[in-house]
Amino acid sequence: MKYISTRGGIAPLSFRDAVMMGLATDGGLLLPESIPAISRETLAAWQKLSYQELAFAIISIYADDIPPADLKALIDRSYATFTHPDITPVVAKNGVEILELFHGPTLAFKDVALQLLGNLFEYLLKESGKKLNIIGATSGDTGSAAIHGVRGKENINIFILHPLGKTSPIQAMQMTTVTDPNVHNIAARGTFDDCQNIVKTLFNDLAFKEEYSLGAVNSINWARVLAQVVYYFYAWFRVADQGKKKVVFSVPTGNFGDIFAGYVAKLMGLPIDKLLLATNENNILSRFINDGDYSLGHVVPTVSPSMDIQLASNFERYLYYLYDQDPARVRNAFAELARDGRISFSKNEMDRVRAEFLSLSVNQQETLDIIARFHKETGYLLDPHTAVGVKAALDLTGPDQQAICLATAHPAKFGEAVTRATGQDPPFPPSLVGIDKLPSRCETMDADLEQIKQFVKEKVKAR
Ligand SMILES: Cc1ncc(COP(=O)(O)O)c(C=O)c1O
Ligand SMILES: N[C@@H](CCOP(=O)(O)O)C(=O)O
Repeated sequence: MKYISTRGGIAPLSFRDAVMMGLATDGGLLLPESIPAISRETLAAWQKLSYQELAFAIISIYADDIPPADLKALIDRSYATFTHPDITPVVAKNGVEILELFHGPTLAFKDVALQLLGNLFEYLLKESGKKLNIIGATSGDTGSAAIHGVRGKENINIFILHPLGKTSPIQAMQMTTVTDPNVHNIAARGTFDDCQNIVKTLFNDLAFKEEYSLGAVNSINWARVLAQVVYYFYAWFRVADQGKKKVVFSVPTGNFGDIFAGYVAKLMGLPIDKLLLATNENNILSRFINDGDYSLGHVVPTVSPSMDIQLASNFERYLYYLYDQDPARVRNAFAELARDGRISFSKNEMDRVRAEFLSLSVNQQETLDIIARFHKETGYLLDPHTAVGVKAALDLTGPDQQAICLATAHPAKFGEAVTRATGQDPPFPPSLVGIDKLPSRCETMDADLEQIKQFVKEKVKAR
């Protein structure tokens, strides 16, 4: 399998090189040259596999330059840290199926990919003898999952930028209480988009990227998306044969990474009827799907802070397919966005979008109401991000469809919102008990490219 860029400016790469490159050197995002279609027979054979076996079956198609025994060992090690034997179990509540993605070390769906990516980086670096300096941006969950994926690993430093005061208190503590010498947290005075923009600018500074061996843990890294494709298959197998209904997935969306993984599963032939894209009030993607309006606005803080994102980086990957895999059209679209603050779409393009996606923007009161209603009716606690997806599923799913809602975080990460909605504090999983008593380390800075670059240089030189 070879990897190409959405912007068409690089020679095809192996999986290993794609993982290490992160953001493509032409500023685009990496994608496999082709997405293989899975036959009905293979799908039937995959139905009985354990999570780890299924992960191996899917990932080995795309990571064909990693020896199978090594890949299998990496997968087994990565999911041994999960507290549920099914890794991503599915539970039925109130007519929807909840795909619980929060049984990893930091209680969010990011662990599914970042436990694997941390181990993959370590494996590739051991072989090459090189060092890696990871730079990532987080609105709260990627940061802690990435830090927990690489803490204490040889030959890796990690620098994570989060927007100061804009994550939940638990999310911030999950990052800043990891004080291993290779971990560096930066709280930037700004928004998540400012942080993501700084990270992308550093990656696009090719001299700096080369000299400091930068690595990516955000979903700009193809390995992140790939690992997330697995749970769409896994959940579909658990739900699809229960009845004759068509399966839809409802996905709370910020950076478009998780739902893009669902789109890849659909391209591979998994019978997904529709992908429901659920946003909070930061709704550029809902406006796009419902009104064809992809225009930049301003980020507003919400009770689902991990989705307080304006510019979804993985949207570029989807555009590549919408534009029939023509990199020139992707380049034109981003030139239009930079010039006019919007991308315009034809009626034909919007018809194609709506054949795959439905969307709903869910406001904060609606989010809290769904948490309260679910708790009252079933005793089950939703985190506010999951609640956004559940609301979309309840409103958009037809009688001939079965919704699977991605539960992207544990409610304890967002205790304040859950308590506001239900009047009860969510129970604390063991990994969070006493976290507020731990020593912490974090550097506060302006969201200033040069200041952050200088900080990275100093810390790398000091190790
Ligand atoms: C808890 C949670 N839910 C949903 C999302 C949205 O996922 P994505 O950015 O892949 O669209 C995020 C972060 O991005 C998150 O942390
Ligand atoms: N919500 C995310 C934002 C970064 O998204 P990523 O999937 O590109 O890493 C977070 O929790 O940081």
